[in-house]
Amino acid sequence: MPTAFAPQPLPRWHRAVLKVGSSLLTTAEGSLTGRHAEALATFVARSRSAGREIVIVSSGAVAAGRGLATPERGAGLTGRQALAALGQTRLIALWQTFFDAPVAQVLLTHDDLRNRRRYLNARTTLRELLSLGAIPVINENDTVAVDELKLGDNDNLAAIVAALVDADVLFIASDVAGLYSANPRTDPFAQPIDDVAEVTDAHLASAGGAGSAAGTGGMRTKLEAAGKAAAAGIETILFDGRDVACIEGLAEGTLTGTRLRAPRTRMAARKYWLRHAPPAGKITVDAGAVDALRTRGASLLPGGVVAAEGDFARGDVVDIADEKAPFARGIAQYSAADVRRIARRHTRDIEIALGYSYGENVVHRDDLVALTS
Ligand SMILES: Nc1ncnc2c1ncn2[C@@H]1O[C@H](COP(=O)(O)OP(=O)(O)O)[C@@H](O)[C@H]1O
Ligand SMILES: N[C@@H](CCC(=O)OP(=O)(O)O)C(=O)O
Repeated sequence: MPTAFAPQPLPRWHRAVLKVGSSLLTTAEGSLTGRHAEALATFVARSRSAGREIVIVSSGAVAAGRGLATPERGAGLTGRQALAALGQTRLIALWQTFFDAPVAQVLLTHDDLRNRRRYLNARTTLRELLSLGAIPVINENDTVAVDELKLGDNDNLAAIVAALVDADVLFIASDVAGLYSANPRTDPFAQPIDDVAEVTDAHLASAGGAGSAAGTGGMRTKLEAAGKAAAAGIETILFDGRDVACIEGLAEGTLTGTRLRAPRTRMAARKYWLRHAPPAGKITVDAGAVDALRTRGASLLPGGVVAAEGDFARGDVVDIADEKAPFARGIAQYSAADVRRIARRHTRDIEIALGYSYGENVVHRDDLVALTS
């Protein structure tokens, strides 16, 4: 039997993504179970009571669907897509039983995350759901995703979502205590690895496939996910979602599992990226907006915009300038043409001016970096 993980302090966090694997939501017979979800939901509820925000990425739709269909159904891709549609409602209903707060279903495909407009829309909606106090429960939209477009495993989906919502940490709950030097199911000498400074090829080589019929990617996809999260400055925590004491420890700030660090902090990764992204245009703002952005860390609202130069699209990186020079850089929520139409207007007039609205911010403060101190 491999040796155990040593408890260590959990890094501080405010916003997290919690990925709950198929292995935890599926019985040995392959149907949906809430057996392990309850303790995880308690962790979510306790974290929320402490003022934190959590987005859940939950697998289990196909298994839930399997429990509803006859055994011979569900073979092949089309079968699995139908099972996912059948099971997804059960999955969401299961999560809702644990929470007083409303659960919001969000289904994403690879296309939604590759297409910048849809990526931004998903981000805006998730931010809105969090500010409404809802608990988003995300899954891949298996019903429409065909094989070549599938993310496939929810570990990678969770890492993309963590970057999308600007999480501080990605929690991956699975049926294993953490990362071992080899697959602990097959290697009795596998050693626990508590702390990983950076995911390397050697780690990837030691990671095996799924541990159960329900699981999809095994440890390999969890390490891939940790690498993606790290590139965005987000740490990943691997822990055993069946171990109630371990989950209670997390709520109290102690980790018994694996911490995979990010070489840069989230803000540093973001700032680095923004500072080095070529700007597609320039938004000039008035003195009030300069003050709000520089000293109060506020978002840029249309009222403070004087002019927009260039032909940037929604989602492009733009310079933000006072009357003399650029002093910040950020991601535009509106295209150049739209910014020109809403410049100097009150936030509530955006929809009147454009006929639609992507929210009150021209540039959200999370998407802003100062160019001078
Ligand atoms: N080096 C390793 N360390 C830990 N677990 C590993 C390793 N290599 C393979 N695994 C397997 O990965 C499994 C977890 O992945 P998976 O079955 O896909 O679960 P999930 O559905 O939670 O994503 C474990 O049960 C374990 O058997
Ligand atoms: N989207 C699929 C789950 C994909 C999957 O199995 O992921 P994983 O939890 O990584 O094993 C479902 O809901 O059944």
